[in-house]
Amino acid sequence: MLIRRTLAEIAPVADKVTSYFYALVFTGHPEVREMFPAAMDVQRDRLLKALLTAAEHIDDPAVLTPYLRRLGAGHRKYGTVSAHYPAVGEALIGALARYADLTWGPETEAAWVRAYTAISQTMIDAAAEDEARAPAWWHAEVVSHDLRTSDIAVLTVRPDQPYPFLAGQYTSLETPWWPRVWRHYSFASAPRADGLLSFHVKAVPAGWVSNALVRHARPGDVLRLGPPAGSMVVDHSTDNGMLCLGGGTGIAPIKALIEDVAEHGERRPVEVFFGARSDHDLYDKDTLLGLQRSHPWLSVRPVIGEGLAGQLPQAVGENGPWSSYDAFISGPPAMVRSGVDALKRIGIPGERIRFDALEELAGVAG
Ligand SMILES: NC(=O)C1=CN([C@@H]2O[C@H](COP(=O)(O)OP(=O)(O)OC[C@H]3O[C@@H](n4cnc5c(N)ncnc54)[C@H](O)[C@@H]3O)[C@@H](O)[C@H]2O)C=CC1
Repeated sequence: MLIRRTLAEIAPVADKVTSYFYALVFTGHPEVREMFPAAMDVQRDRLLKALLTAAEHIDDPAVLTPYLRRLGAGHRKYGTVSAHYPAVGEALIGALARYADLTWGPETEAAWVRAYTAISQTMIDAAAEDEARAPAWWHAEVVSHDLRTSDIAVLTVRPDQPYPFLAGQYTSLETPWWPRVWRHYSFASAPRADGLLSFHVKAVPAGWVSNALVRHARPGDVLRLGPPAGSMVVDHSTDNGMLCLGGGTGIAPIKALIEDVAEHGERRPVEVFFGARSDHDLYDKDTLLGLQRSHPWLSVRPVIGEGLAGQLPQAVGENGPWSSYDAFISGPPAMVRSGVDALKRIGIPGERIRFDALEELAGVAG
């Protein structure tokens, strides 16, 4: 209750709270500054946002604990150690005390100290457990770079040690050109016998990491990868049909899901809708149509135009019925949001629709 009151009070001045929070962290502990990227644009919102998200769910351990455990393990790649947590806690309390002056008092402060102690302990414990079974990060050498359109590249990398993951998951990735700037990319293939990993990357305006990967990366360059994350994976305990929507490079994890089903020798129907703004953007159409030729249970339908989700009720409605299907959706965040609504409207229950929890991505792996 006290926590919620503080959160409501600071919401309108979140920007100021964020600036002050980082100022406190960096002036109190200058050595921590070098763990953050030189330019703080995206990162700027992440740490505080993740903490506030966690505080908001402090009474809901079923949601909070898995979130914090992923957050704690995901922080190992930044070089975070348990000694850093008190510094962040002091800055959090300092920033809240300054900007939540209406609700702040000894009781509110005590509630925040309790919440932060619980949050940080869960993260520290998860990081320690993760340390026993996985490296903090993997180095991965680029082994091929295939420019499919003027702005989309397919990159294949070789990790320096085995990288276990599930088809449909994503990783966080750092390039040598933007140190400490991490971005998420889905694996474009199911795990392979040769251990190689591939990603589909589109150079978007102001997308520093994506531009570097498309325009500068060459075989021999070495990237860093964080741990795998994401729950958009195939449930092999059922043989439900799968309805998959992939928008733009969001088709990458869908391709991984198809390979996963094929490798399991399953004969469940897999129906893929591949959305793109124009024919030119259907950069992976040939691969998908090739898969369709080899697998009678697979059907791939390109949907061209603005608003894949807008056209879906019609495109999907002409086929179906879908009530016995599991759905998978991946692509631009706005497409995922409207796609989920469209899928619910055609009768697929929310619990059978899988997608990456976009709001949480900022905190999951950084
Ligand atoms: N696991 C995931 O969810 C993954 C997500 N992505 C994301 O996918 C995006 C791909 O970008 P691009 O290839 O440039 O896609 P894009 O902007 O070319 O759009 C792809 C498709 O989504 C539709 N679309 C776009 N905005 C929409 C909206 N507001 N409402 C409904 N439909 C919409 C387009 O009509 C098109 O069919 C990136 O944001 C990337 O981060 C990429 C890989 C995996």
